[in-house]
Amino acid sequence: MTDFSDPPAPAPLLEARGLRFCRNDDPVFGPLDLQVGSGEALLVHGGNGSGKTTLLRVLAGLLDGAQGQIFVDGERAGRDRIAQVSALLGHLLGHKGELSASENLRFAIGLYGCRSGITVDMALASVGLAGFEDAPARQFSAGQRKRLALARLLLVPARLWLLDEPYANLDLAGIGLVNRLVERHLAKGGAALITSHGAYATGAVRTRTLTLDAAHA
Ligand SMILES: Nc1ncnc2c1ncn2[C@@H]1O[C@H](COP(=O)(O)OP(=O)(O)OP(=O)(O)O)[C@@H](O)[C@H]1O
Repeated sequence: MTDFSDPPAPAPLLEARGLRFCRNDDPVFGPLDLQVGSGEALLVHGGNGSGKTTLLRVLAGLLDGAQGQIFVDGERAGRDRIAQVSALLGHLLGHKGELSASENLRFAIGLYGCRSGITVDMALASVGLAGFEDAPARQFSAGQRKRLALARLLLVPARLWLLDEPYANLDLAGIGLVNRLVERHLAKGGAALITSHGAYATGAVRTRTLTLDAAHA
C-alpha cells in the first residue's frame, strides 16, 4: 500500500536538551531546551548577566563543562562537531591588529576553510570595506572592526552563525547590513542564534525566541 503521509521533518540543525551551565556550582543558565533549524533565526533575549554570551560560547564549543545534550542534524554532538558547523561573532572579535584586513581574513580562511564562490575582496566589499584591504586592523574604528568580523563570517563555511550583539557599534547602515547578511545566510539553508538588547529588525525570516532568566544575575 502506498504511504501518502508527509515525510518526516528534517532534524533541526542545532538542538539542545536540558542544557545548563554552572560556574563554581552557581547556575549561569538553564536547564533549557532550544532548537534552530535550517532557514531559522533564534533570538536570545535576557537582561545583563542572564547568560546569553555564556550560552553562545557553550554552543560554539568554547566552554567546557555544560550539562545536558546537544544535537547537530539530529546526532549527539561534542565540542568538536559543534565547532565544525558554527562560527561565533562575539564581543572579542579576534582580529590581529598588525595584520591588514585582507591578511586577517586569509588567516581565518587558513584555519577554517572558505565557502565556494566568494573571495576576500568580495567579502570586504559586501561589508562596505572596499578600499580598506591593506589597512591594518588596529587602525579600524569599532564599527569597521565589526564589519571586518562580518566579512569573516561570510567567508568561513559555517552553517550556524552565533551572533552575540551583532548590532553593537554599527551605524544604521551597518544594522541593515547585518539583517541582510542574516537573511541571505538563512535563505541558503543556514541558521543563526542572535542576542540583542535592541530590536531585531528583519521580518523576512522564520524566527524563534528564547528568553533567559536573569534571576541569577
Ligand atoms: N569569565 C567569567 N568568569 C566568571 N564569571 C563570569 C565570566 N563571564 C561571565 N561571568 C558571569 O556569568 C554570568 C553571565 O554572563 P554573560 O556574559 O553570559 O551574560 P549576558 O547575558 O551575555 O550579559 P550582557 O547582556 O551584560 O552581555 C554573569 O553573572 C557574569 O558575571
